[in-house]
Amino acid sequence: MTRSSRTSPPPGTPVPPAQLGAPPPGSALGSHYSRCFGCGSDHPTGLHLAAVTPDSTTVEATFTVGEAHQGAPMLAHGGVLAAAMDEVLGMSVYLFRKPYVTARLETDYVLPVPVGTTLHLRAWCNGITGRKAYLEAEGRVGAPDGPVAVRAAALFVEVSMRHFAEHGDLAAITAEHQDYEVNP
Ligand SMILES: CCCCCCCC(=O)SCCNC(=O)CCNC(=O)[C@H](O)C(C)(C)COP(=O)(O)OP(=O)(O)OC[C@H]1O[C@@H](n2cnc3c(N)ncnc32)[C@H](O)[C@@H]1OP(=O)(O)O
Repeated sequence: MTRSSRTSPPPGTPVPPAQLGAPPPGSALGSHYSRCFGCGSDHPTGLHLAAVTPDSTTVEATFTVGEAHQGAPMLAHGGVLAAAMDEVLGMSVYLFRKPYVTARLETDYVLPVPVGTTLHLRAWCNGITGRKAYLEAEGRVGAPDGPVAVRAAALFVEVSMRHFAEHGDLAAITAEHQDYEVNP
């Protein structure tokens, strides 16, 4: 992965262990918001990503590229692929039991991805320091050990739930998340 310094953890940044309260190994991960474009089951044209965590710190998901995801004829749109990567990255940092938002997302497009391809996505954390989480993801064609089509590196920044209250619709999120307090 060609990563910039902004998505590379400073030397010595620790990789956090599984957190108390994280889903146990092998768990399916639910959607964080039912109308999320990436994972929401109620989003009419979303990606509907369903993920599992094999070890409470990383995330695996599959995404089958459909006709709605085209950029060039019968080829996946790069922005849609970036959205899929953003989603699994977000799911993986969410395992650390704090609210984070994407601050920077870098993507390498390695192979063209035809409509009908199933990408096997995997995301993991390379380190957390202060509010900054350094994450990486890859999407492989057809199988977990298939050729890499997409790679991503990201910086996520921890926010308080007030971020969502001030800028979005907090009530819609808290209706689905009794596990976060707005004013902890
Ligand atoms: C429970 C519900 C979960 C819902 C999950 C939903 C997730 C999403 O939808 S993400 C959507 C897309 N992302 C966004 O909308 C984020 C928009 N950006 C922002 O709100 C702000 O810029 C935000 C929060 C990232 C950072 O702002 P702020 O809190 O003021 O922190 P700020 O001091 O600027 O930055 C914190 C640190 O991150 C660094 N940083 C911030 N942005 C970047 C960036 N783009 N590149 C590199 N470094 C950055 C800063 O340099 C700073 O580093 P240091 O602490 O070493 O000085």
